[in-house]
Amino acid sequence: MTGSAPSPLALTIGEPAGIGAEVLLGAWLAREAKALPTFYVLGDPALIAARAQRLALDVPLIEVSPENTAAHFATALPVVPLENRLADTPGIPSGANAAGVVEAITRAVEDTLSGRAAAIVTCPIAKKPLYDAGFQYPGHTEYLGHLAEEATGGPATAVMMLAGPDLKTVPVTVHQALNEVAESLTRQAIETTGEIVARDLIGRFAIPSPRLAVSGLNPHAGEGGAMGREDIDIIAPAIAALRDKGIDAFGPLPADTMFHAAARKNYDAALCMYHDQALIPVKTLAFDDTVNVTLGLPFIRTSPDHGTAFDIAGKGVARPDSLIVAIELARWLADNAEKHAP
Ligand SMILES: NC(=O)c1ccc[n+]([C@@H]2O[C@H](COP(=O)([O-])OP(=O)(O)OC[C@H]3O[C@@H](n4cnc5c(N)ncnc54)[C@H](O)[C@@H]3O)[C@@H](O)[C@H]2O)c1
Ligand SMILES: N[C@H](C(=O)O)[C@H](O)COP(=O)(O)O
Repeated sequence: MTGSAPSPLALTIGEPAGIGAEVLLGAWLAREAKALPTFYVLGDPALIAARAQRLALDVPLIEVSPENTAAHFATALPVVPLENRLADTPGIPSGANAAGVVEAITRAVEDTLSGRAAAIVTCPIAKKPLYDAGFQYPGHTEYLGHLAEEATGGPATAVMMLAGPDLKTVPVTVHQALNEVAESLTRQAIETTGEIVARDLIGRFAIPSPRLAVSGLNPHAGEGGAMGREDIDIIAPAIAALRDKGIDAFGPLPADTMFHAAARKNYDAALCMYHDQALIPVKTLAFDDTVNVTLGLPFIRTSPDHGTAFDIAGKGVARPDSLIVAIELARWLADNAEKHAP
């Protein structure tokens, strides 16, 4: 890509009944003020136009292919139309939109792997309407892992990281019911996740010697085994194995005290044992500035940290901030990857 304009970012429309379309419109409107990199949206132009009209936003749209995005980005929101149509029904999700929602993600991956896009930024999806329509992956993260495996023919472990200005957290078990977490937590899963996080913090985030704080599972990291043995039997051996591989991992730490300001200075990322243990601290500290980044894949994907926000969809109050930070981070990661490409 040296000497030519960088490929644009591919943004997906997400759940049509959520706030995806309006945060996309908000991000495009902020393009000059924030000096945002060029992007296009994989979506239904009719849905985006309808949402703009509903919110009285003056946003011209232009249908493009990824290759001619840059020529239009300054004057119109570039949209690459999907084959499947999407309805504008704020707050009312429907499985009828599932094909288009999934098509956008699949095509963003194709565009990125072929070099037409530099990275993927996804708007939030609601998982239940997709499940109802037969989608078999818990969320983007797992589906992106599947697409990576299809594309490369090899195994891919997609790892979720929530990255905020002062805290990065990673859940080892992800979209899993709490009553299944302890049983599914394995030493191997912690080790593999830790290795991917360490590798990508070095390779993608330019942190040369990452420090990983590893949480316990139980109250007070098990209180010496009195409040559960997973901390001793599973997590501690995984940390020892990571350290044997030269990774600066430490713990298991009691999860209730590892996120305060002074504690956060001791590590670059926190490896947590389940979804809410990882996501509550980072979303609480910086809901508007945190980004969901997928590690471990042969392409870059970011996403805002918020969800579909059905309660405010179509009301014009959704903040585009997290999407804007996700766009900025995707560009930074893509530029970094290019700089360090062999
Ligand atoms: N990346 C993703 O695809 C993603 C991420 C998180 C949640 N989700 C999905 O979103 C759905 C709803 O999840 P939820 O209710 O737990 O979380 P949510 O983030 O959608 O909403 C939580 C609260 O924050 C508010 N909020 C969210 N984004 C906002 C914004 N940009 N500006 C202003 N206020 C905002 C909402 O109005 C709501 O009160 C679920 O189906 C969940 O699976 C998807
Ligand atoms: N667990 C994520 C969160 O709450 O922010 C969210 O479900 C998105 O996950 P995917 O990126 O895998 O869809």
